[in-house]
Amino acid sequence: MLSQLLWHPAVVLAGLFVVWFVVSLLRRPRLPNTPIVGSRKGDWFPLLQAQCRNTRDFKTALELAYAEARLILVPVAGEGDIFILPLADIKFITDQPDSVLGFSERAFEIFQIDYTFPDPTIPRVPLHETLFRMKLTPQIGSLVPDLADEAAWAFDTHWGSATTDDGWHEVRERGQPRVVGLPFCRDPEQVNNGMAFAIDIPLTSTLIKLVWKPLRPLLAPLITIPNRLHTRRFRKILISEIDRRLRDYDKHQRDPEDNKTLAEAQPNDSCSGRSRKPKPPATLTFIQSRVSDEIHDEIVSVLSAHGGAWNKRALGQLEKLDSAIRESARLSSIVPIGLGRTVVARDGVMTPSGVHLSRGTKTSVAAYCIMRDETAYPGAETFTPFRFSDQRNGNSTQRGPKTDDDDDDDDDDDDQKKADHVRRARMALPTTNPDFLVFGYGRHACPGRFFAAAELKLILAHALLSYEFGILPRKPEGSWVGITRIPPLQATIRIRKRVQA
Ligand code: HEM
Repeated sequence: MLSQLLWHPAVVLAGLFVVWFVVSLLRRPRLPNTPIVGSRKGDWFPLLQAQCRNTRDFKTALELAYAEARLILVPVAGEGDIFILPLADIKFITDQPDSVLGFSERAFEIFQIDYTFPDPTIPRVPLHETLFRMKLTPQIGSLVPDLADEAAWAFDTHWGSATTDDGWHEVRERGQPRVVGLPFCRDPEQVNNGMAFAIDIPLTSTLIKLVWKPLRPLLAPLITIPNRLHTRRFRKILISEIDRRLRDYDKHQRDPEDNKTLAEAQPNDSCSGRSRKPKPPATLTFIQSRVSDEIHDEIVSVLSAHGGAWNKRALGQLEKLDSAIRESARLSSIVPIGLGRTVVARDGVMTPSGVHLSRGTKTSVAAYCIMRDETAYPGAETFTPFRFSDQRNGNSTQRGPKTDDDDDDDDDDDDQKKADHVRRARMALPTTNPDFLVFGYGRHACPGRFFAAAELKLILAHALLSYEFGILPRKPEGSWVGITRIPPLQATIRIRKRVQA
């Protein structure tokens, strides 16, 4: 009788629940005694109630955390207990080795990679990171003509009749993955599958994080059905091309004189490790409210100085465009917290303010607030497109102004030149610093940022050269969902074909 009762499904489930509860309590990082954003005096369950409040209004939670200027706990549904470190501790975070503050451990948690990636072993081996750093970035120069070509094609295709007649048109921004080279990058099925997978990851990882942990292994495979479908379809199209290239490559190995075969087997794209048709992540928000003749004139003058064709040097000279994109990213970055890490050191780690964080603790910084701090960015809430180009050229009273030392001594001239060079580089779009966290900072700063910067400039240069943008009465607002800022996806922009002077 007793054994029958013990094996009753309800008793077994209850037993499993107790075991899970005890194990998770034991495994949960011990929380240091820090203030909790969102908890109120008299709360019965401070962490839980704070979690509900912070999830409903994460922007306010983050602002409160930042204002404290010290280590503070911000519990959020789905994300757990996040410790926000103050701006002053950024160097401490980036100085820690991966064996103390783990980058990939946190990335796996944020994107639930074990479930959302059909093959999680791929992101576990950090090959892609080396590939972007060592292969992609040094080749940006040779990719520029193809990227420019692809940007033009993408606009002509997706903005349809706006590219042929002279009237005003309402269009939606679009981003299209261009990763596999021609003709695949223009295959609508390939493009749709690639885009769908990029959306699957944040969407399904958010859903999975809302599922009670012990049930995840059961429910995640159902939630991620779209991920697997899109990858399978993408892979099917790609495999045939890879097979063909491998065959051609083998043929060339057997007959090294046959250079034509090699060129065909190794076109300039990512299948060959030489990316050709990459993703143009369109972000056109700033030009819809600020159609800038100044940027247009800069583009025209730089392009004509380079004989009408884009190259890496020409892109480097688009200082105003570069500045406007950097400023737009500063204000509109979709990731409000940055430098996400997990404490992985067995004995935990001691923060500069003397708080001990035990193994498993999640840390971040309030990137949204840092990039809106008046100390670094006077008039921080206002979109100031030439904020960074003015600083580059010493026309600004902001941080990093040009020195007025006009000494004509040779050494001083050299020093001045070096200082000028450093100051200019510090203001360029892909440059990271503790005040500009769009691409992260330190050893894990985004290795794709130089490529992304070149691509964005080519896209926007083409857009501004080819179209006029109607001014909207006000900037379309995005929204906050938990810790993510969602851009105004349904917003449209008014465009008309530019009449060439
Ligand atoms: C506007 C576009 C992009 C933005 C805003 C962006 C932003 C970021 C951020 C914030 C991080 C984390 C850095 C940290 O925590 O310190 C990151 C990491 C990373 N990004 Fe990007 N990224 C962009 C484009 C790209 C592109 C085009 C690629 C590849 C071609 C890429 C590849 C990576 C990789 C591999 C990492 C992980 C680096 C590591 O493991 O150390 N990103 N990115």
